[in-house]
Amino acid sequence: MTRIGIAGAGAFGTALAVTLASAGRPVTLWARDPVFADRMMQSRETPRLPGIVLPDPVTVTAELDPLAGCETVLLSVPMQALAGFLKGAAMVLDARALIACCKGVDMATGRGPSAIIAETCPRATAAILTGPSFAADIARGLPTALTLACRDPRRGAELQERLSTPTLRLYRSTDITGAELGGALKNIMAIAAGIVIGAGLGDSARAALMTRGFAEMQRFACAHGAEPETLAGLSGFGDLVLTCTSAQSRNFRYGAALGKGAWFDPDVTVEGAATARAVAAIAQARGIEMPVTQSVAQVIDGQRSIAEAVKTLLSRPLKEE
Ligand SMILES: NC(=O)C1=CN([C@@H]2O[C@H](COP(=O)(O)OP(=O)(O)OC[C@H]3O[C@@H](n4cnc5c(N)ncnc54)[C@H](O)[C@@H]3O)[C@@H](O)[C@H]2O)C=CC1
Ligand SMILES: O=C(CO)COP(=O)(O)O
Repeated sequence: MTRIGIAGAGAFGTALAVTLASAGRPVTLWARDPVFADRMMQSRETPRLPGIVLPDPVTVTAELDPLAGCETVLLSVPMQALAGFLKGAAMVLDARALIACCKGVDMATGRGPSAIIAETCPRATAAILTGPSFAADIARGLPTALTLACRDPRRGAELQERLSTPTLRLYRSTDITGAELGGALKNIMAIAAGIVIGAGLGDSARAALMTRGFAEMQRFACAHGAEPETLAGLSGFGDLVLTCTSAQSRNFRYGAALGKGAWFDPDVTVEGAATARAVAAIAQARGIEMPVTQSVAQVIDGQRSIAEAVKTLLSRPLKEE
């Protein structure tokens, strides 16, 4: 059985390791901190996923070399760390199938994961695994369906086969741009939905925001060459619904804290914050209308209060839907 590599032993990388190993695939899970990796290897546990036990086929290591023995490597480091990680690991990872599981847009370059893979590991096959999937659910063996996007349909079909498990049902797509932008943009909308709920604006306002946010996601993604059908699928609409409606989402919880004026732990991974800034800048430069994204970026950066942002959104010129 081909060994699968996973780079990034946070909540999601570990959850994927658990589900793949439970389905009988041997997994090498790379963590950047040797002490953490050693402790996880011995204890078979991680504080990121309380109550979950690592199955035997998972090997945890802080050495990059073992990943060279894996033809397929899932990348589950946070988006803003992806370029730096791949630059350092390119010698080991180039020419492999690299499947990005991170959701976002790189602030420094405005690029998504597939462009970063292409730049740092030019001989690799880039793919995206994305869709509605909380790490805790995946690790507990609860079922979900995800999108596996790869430009090469033959390689995509191979990866779909290799990474599907009895509880993870993967649908294939060749629209890598649509898949990665759906996952990136829905996090911005989840922050906005959290703000709406945290500020006490109500469920009707959240539904309206999700709908207009989805229109915004489609506008941005299609301007970048995505297919509208991809945005309407698991990687876009599916994940938008999940993260805008569940307090399991860190993006939603962060937004809710902003809405309430409450403190939020800065060590928690909230991908939508950096992505809102990156997307707002691109949208402005390219003249793409993104009022929700602009408002989220301004609220996060303290340039606008929530009351002002809501007033601005509601006082935009009346138009057709
Ligand atoms: N947690 C979830 O439910 C899901 C997460 N994702 C995505 O997976 C990605 C990772 O998220 P999580 O695992 O949840 O985050 P996490 O915060 O639980 O873990 C992030 C991991 O990356 C490591 N890391 C941080 N900076 C690094 C660097 N510079 N180099 C190497 N490793 C570094 C950390 O040590 C940590 O182990 C994010 O893009 C997220 O959107 C996708 C689907 C579900
Ligand atoms: O992307 C996710 C679920 O599909 C996880 O969302 P959060 O990063 O907001 O927790």
